[in-house]
Amino acid sequence: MTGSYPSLRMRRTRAAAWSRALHREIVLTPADLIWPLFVTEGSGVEEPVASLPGVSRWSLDGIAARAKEAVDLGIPCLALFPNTQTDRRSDDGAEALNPDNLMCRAIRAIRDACGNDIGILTDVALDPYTAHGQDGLLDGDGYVVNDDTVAVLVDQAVNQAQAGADVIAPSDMMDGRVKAIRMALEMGGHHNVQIMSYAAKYASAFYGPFRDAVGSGGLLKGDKKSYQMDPANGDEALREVALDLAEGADSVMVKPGLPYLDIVRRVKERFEVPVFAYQVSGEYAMIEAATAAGAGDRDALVLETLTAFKRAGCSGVLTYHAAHAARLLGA
Ligand SMILES: NCc1[nH]cc(CCC(=O)O)c1CC(=O)O
Ligand SMILES: [Mg+2]
Repeated sequence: MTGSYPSLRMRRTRAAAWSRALHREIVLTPADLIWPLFVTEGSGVEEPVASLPGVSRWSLDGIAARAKEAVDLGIPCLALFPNTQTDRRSDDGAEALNPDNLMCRAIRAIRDACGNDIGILTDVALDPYTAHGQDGLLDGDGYVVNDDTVAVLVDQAVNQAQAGADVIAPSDMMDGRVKAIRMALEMGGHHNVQIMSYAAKYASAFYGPFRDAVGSGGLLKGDKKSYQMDPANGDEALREVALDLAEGADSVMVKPGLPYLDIVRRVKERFEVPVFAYQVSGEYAMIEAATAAGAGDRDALVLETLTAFKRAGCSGVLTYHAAHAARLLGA
């Protein structure tokens, strides 16, 4: 009679809180979180992002304060995104290579405030610096060219590493950029600077609020479908991941998050490498909108979604709810 009702009752182990705790398969902790932060010029500046209620752009002093907060909360890593002033944007995104650009100054401000107590992940792509809002260089037809863009991304990555970045995260989806960046980092002596590649990044409708936050939304014409992946494709994600690993990625990312947990799981099972996911701006906004509409409970939605990422196979999650979640978990 073992193995079937009534000798086996699945509800038995769920009946008491102590038993649920004992049988829990995975446990979410603040160490599973990466906190994306938006940086802006000035001092003492906090600019709320309208489409991301609860998220602000911070000037360097605010960024340093957020970094200290993250250390206190047990969050191991920050991801930085600059809102580059319009007059510093250009068609070639040259500001990305400026050793004193907003990103590099933010890296140094965090290092001054926190030493090596926190990891600093920096996004590599040209969209926060281009006047057209695309992630790379355009040819005469408006096509984002691959190899010339990679050459610039390499210099951008080295610029970030020289400023003190710990993890280079190329989010551009150009072919071959991981290998080129890895080689340049080695040549520059940055042997321990990691690469977390946005390996399977989809052309998603969930990025809208992010583009507002970095100021590229209003500039962007057209879409990013000639380099970001078609949401219909899963096998292709595995090929992208295989290439980035072969090129030297230390870890890979799937983006967006919740609608793509099947990809996370397939990547984890196939490659057995550290996999991260980005719960992107539109996903954050959905949780906030549901909360505001009385259609859901923020705290429960945050913890359930983050737990689902970990269950799917993620080593960690980039989420705008990181500080809030860490507070809930620490309580
Ligand atoms: N290369 C830019 C980049 N890096 C991270 C995101 C999206 C993050 C989010 O929506 O939270 C984007 C937007 C895009 O590709 O248009
Ligand atoms: Mg690729």
